[in-house]
Amino acid sequence: MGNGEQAEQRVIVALDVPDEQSAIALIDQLPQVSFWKVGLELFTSTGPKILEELKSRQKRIFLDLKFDDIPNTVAGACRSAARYGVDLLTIHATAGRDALKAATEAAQEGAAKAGVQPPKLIAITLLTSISARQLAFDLKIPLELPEYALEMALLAQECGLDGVVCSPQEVAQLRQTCENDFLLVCPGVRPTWADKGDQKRSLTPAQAIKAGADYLVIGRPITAAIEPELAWKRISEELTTVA
Ligand SMILES: O=c1ccn([C@@H]2O[C@H](COP(=O)(O)O)[C@@H](O)[C@H]2O)c(=O)[nH]1
Repeated sequence: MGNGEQAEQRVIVALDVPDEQSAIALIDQLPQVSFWKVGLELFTSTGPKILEELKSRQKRIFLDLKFDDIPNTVAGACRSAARYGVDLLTIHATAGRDALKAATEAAQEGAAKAGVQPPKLIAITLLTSISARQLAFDLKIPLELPEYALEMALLAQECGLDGVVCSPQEVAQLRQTCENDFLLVCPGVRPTWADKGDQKRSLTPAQAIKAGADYLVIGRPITAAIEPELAWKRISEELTTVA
């Protein structure tokens, strides 16, 4: 995974829609998209059925359920999720060292038991919707935001995870510090023509790739566009300038 791929294969489109019918309509409307993210909204609505739909179309899957619980519980969740044969799976780094280690082992066990490839387990460093001000004043974290994101990434690396989810604004620093094969997956990506919405720490697709992201996660700029195919095409064209 990562840098060897063509630029547009490094875009994961977030399928944040309320039901299976809307999801399938988007998947069929965007046949060029090879990697889809199923998150809390859609998975809570459809359960694993949507994963089967994506697999039947030979799509890669990022199952973004952002587990955050005690070690025994996240391990159980990762063991179960790994059986679906998804490509990427998320846990919050804030679950802590014991939970991250337990999750890593459990994901391997679940996949082995089901006879599928284990998912790459990646940790959320700090949600891209959180600003430096919110980190300090609401979450009461006494570190500068880039330092906090780096500490979370290093914790994930020490615990044997495959990578992290980070904002494009921190990806260059993480790329320099983390191992070369440590995956850096960036949501919060916004072309200049798209609304930022609730994303606080964004860069454009080209800037994020140049800064060292392996994958970009892009949802609403494509899925909520009046013409999703055109939005996808504009992003793909932007990325050919940096590939
Ligand atoms: O820190 C994070 C972690 C995950 N996400 C998810 O990525 C997409 C982004 O969607 P947009 O519509 O492009 O904002 C969404 O599914 C989030 O749950 C994130 O944004 N930030």
